Amino acid sequence: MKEIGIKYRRGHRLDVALSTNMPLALVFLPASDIAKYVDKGNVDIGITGMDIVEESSADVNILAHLGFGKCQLCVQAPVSSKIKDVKDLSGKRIVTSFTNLAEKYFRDLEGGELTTKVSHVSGSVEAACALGLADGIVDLVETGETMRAAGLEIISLIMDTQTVLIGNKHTTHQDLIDILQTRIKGVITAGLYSSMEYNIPADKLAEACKITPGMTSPTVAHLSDENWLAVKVMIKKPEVNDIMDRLENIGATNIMVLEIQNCRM
Ligand SMILES: Nc1ncnc2c1ncn2[C@@H]1O[C@H](COP(=O)(O)OP(=O)(O)OP(=O)(O)O)[C@@H](O)[C@H]1O
Ligand SMILES: O=P(O)(O)OC[C@H]1O[C@H](OP(=O)(O)OP(=O)(O)O)[C@H](O)[C@@H]1O
Ligand SMILES: [Mg+2]
Repeated sequence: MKEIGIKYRRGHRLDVALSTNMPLALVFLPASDIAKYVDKGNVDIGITGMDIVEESSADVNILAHLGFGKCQLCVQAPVSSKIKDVKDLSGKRIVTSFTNLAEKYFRDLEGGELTTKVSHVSGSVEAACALGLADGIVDLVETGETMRAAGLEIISLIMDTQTVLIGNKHTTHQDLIDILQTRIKGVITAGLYSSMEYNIPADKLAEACKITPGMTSPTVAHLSDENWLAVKVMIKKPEVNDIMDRLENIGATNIMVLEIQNCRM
């Protein structure tokens, strides 16, 4: 909210906060209800997991994939059960917070008729097998730490998910949604890239541009020493060190990497 320039004041124990600088109100809802509100309620735009959009069958526009909250919805079973094939769980007891997705998955697996007993718990799903409530579970896996700690393993993948920006299909505030969508995308993109500047001998420019082609094309400026040029480009953050090594190897100097706070591409 801060990065996209929305200021707001949230009163103690209030879930609705009025923005002090834009014509909007922020609503803080439980993660699992957000998609439903954006679909059916008077909420124009929301941030939630794609898993929740699918679980609640929300009919919303997916405005952007935000690149965080990445995890996988998986069928899991106790390592000790020796279950290796998801078909071995068919007809058995599954516990999950994602009953709709789990039922759909097992119904498809069973060719249309659901014999697997899917029941709901709202959290700490991994405890269900050890406590005798389930033969397998359907839950999210990110690092796998929770799963391993509970003595479980992945039997099959239901879906990859990440945080998405969603929009109400019948909004009467499309102009404002467009502004917010553009601002959010700008901040997300800025987080994926760094700005890089370096000096390069003029005869090495072509080689350097192959290493750092930039988004459109590199900005090249002259130094007062005519044998040297200065280059400025955007590069993907995970590639920063590799690119610095390669540039240094061809003779680049004064290589500097700067954070980008915000951008519009
Ligand atoms: N370990 C994780 N890694 C990445 N994303 C996750 C992880 N756990 C949950 N998410 C994402 O966040 C969403 C909300 O998770 P969850 O319902 O557990 O919310 P919560 O805010 O932790 O609520 P609660 O306090 O009730 O557990 C999930 O549907 C999923 O999209
Ligand atoms: O693979 P990991 O990195 O261990 O993350 C996965 C865990 O994170 C989520 O739980 P959360 O912490 O939200 O607890 P809850 O489900 O009980 O709310 C999810 O339900 C898994 O239990
Ligand atoms: Mg949780």
